[in-house]
Amino acid sequence: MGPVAPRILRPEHPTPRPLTGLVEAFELTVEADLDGIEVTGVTLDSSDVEPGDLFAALPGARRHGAEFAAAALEQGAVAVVTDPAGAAMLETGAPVIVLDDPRAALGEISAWVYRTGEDRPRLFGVTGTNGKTSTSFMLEGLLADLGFVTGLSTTAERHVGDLVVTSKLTTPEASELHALLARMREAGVRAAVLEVSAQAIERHRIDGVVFDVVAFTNLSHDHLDDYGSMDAYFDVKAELFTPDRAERGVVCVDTEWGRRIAERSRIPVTTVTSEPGVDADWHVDIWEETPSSTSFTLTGIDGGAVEVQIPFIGRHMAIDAAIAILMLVEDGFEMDAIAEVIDRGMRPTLPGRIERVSGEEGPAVFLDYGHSPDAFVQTLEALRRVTEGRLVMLFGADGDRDATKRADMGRIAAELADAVVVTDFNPRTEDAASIRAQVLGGARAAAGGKPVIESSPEEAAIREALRLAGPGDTVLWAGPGDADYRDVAGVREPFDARAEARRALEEAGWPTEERGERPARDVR
Ligand SMILES: CC(=O)N[C@H]1[C@@H](OP(=O)(O)OP(=O)(O)OC[C@H]2O[C@@H](n3ccc(=O)[nH]c3=O)[C@H](O)[C@@H]2O)O[C@H](CO)[C@@H](O)[C@@H]1O[C@H](C)C(=O)N[C@@H](C)C(=O)N[C@H](CCC(=O)O)C(=O)O
Ligand SMILES: Nc1ncnc2c1ncn2[C@@H]1O[C@H](COP(=O)(O)OP(=O)(O)OP(=O)(O)O)[C@@H](O)[C@H]1O
Repeated sequence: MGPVAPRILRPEHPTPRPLTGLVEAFELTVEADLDGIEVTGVTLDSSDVEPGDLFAALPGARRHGAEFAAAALEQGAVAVVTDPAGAAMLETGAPVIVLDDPRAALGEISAWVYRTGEDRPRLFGVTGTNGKTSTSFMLEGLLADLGFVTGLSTTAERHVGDLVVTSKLTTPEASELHALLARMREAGVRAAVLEVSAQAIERHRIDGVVFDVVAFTNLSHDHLDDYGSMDAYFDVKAELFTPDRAERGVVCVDTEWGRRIAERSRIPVTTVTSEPGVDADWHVDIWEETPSSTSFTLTGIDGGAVEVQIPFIGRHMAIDAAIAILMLVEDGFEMDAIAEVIDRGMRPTLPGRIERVSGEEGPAVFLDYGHSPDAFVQTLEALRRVTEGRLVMLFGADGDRDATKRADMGRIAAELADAVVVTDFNPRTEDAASIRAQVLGGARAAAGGKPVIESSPEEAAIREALRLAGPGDTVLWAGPGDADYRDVAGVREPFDARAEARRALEEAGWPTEERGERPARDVR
């Protein structure tokens, strides 16, 4: 099997634009003859160059993109945009546009090249530490049920109508985002939902886009390696709620962070909560939780109400669904029209988020993408409420990512589950055993007499977890979700945790639940 390579979607029939037009539009100075040069695309990655591209040679943490400019030109790039340091590294006869901060201009330039300011789909953006993918999939599902050809950009997948590809980053780089929007326009997409990470806001990935409606799910401990403090992390997220970024917003005020977003927002926002004592425009009241669904009423202060059943477990999933519904309301949809499609049954695909892989007999086994302390709390509490027997938690902490959350993840697992198996999860360039030791430290300190077992690799760990579980028990494997790879020593190798869990279940003599393929979609 070869390496795992996510695909980048671009327009299939781009309209060439003269480079002179770009230079005029942005009042740039270029010392080269630009006559006859036409641009059809933009990329910042030399492995993604197509003939006619403008290659953005950007400074990075590891390399300078200018190191790859010669290769990009050889593959057909027609010009380079870079910073002064990059320009000093270049020896080329091709036109070079020099900007002090080319990353900050990339969104606008890409929007110009791909003409994404014109005739674009309705745009919905979802931010927050957890729940972005879940909310985005549920919103896309509702939009499709309302009759729209939809687009989606998440950590898991990008969709253009029926075409589905896997993603590399949660939010694509600006050049890729505008190419995706142009592809959506070609495909007749009328509404698109995009996950917006903090890194995307800060690193100019969503520049050149103004969302019709944005939403904030929550903020909890994650990414402190990038931001240093929760306040700094919050400040980046809050920027999405400004007129340059969006028209209107929906904010979940279950947490203090949400209340602060609502207060600080410079665009009109509507608020929603699942906490009974909290003031908000909309309330979520859960009235039934089963091993396969959650039912709730969403009630507005003006008296409007809708009853909703989602095919997912947990209060967190109910809040994600409520946010998706309210994003439609904020965009002007009538609640009656939304209620009608909800009544027909919400059946969004949601890969790897609290996804059951086991059958009716034997232990229930769920795969979940959660990889932060709050995600663990939400998922374990939800599963506890629908589990008669014991709850076994299998997980690892990812390498080259916020190490300060590892012991906490161990502690939460030991406190909320009955048995814990600590394994590996994308160690990347770190030593896997030392990551496990940090997680085990937190788990063992909180475990009391509960079993805490170390098991590596993941293939052995899921079998270990199943040995601890029987009928009536639940095994939660948190971390990999729907990912089709694992990153070991900086190399992505194919790994499908859902398939591995099914194999382990079958070996143990238990039936599994195959999710139906999605025949209507072109999955690549
Ligand atoms: C911190 C960060 O976001 N880094 C991203 C950034 O890296 P960088 O700017 O430091 O780039 P670099 O590797 O030094 O290379 C410099 C330049 O040379 C180019 N290059 C490099 C090699 C080559 O062969 N050819 C080439 O053209 C690169 O495209 C880049 O423009 O640009 C790269 C190219 O797009 C990204 O792959 C890389 O994401 C890294 C892998 C990453 O893991 N980012 C994470 C932190 C991230 O963004 N996560 C959020 C989601 C978080 C969440 O909510 O969970 C996301 O939106 O995905
Ligand atoms: N509203 C929520 N509050 C807290 N945790 C949640 C919420 N929704 C989902 N989660 C948990 O977070 C995990 C990740 O969910 P999801 O993929 O939807 O979030 P995300 O924000 O897209 O994550 P990432 O940024 O890492 O892609 C879920 O598997 C679940 O464990």
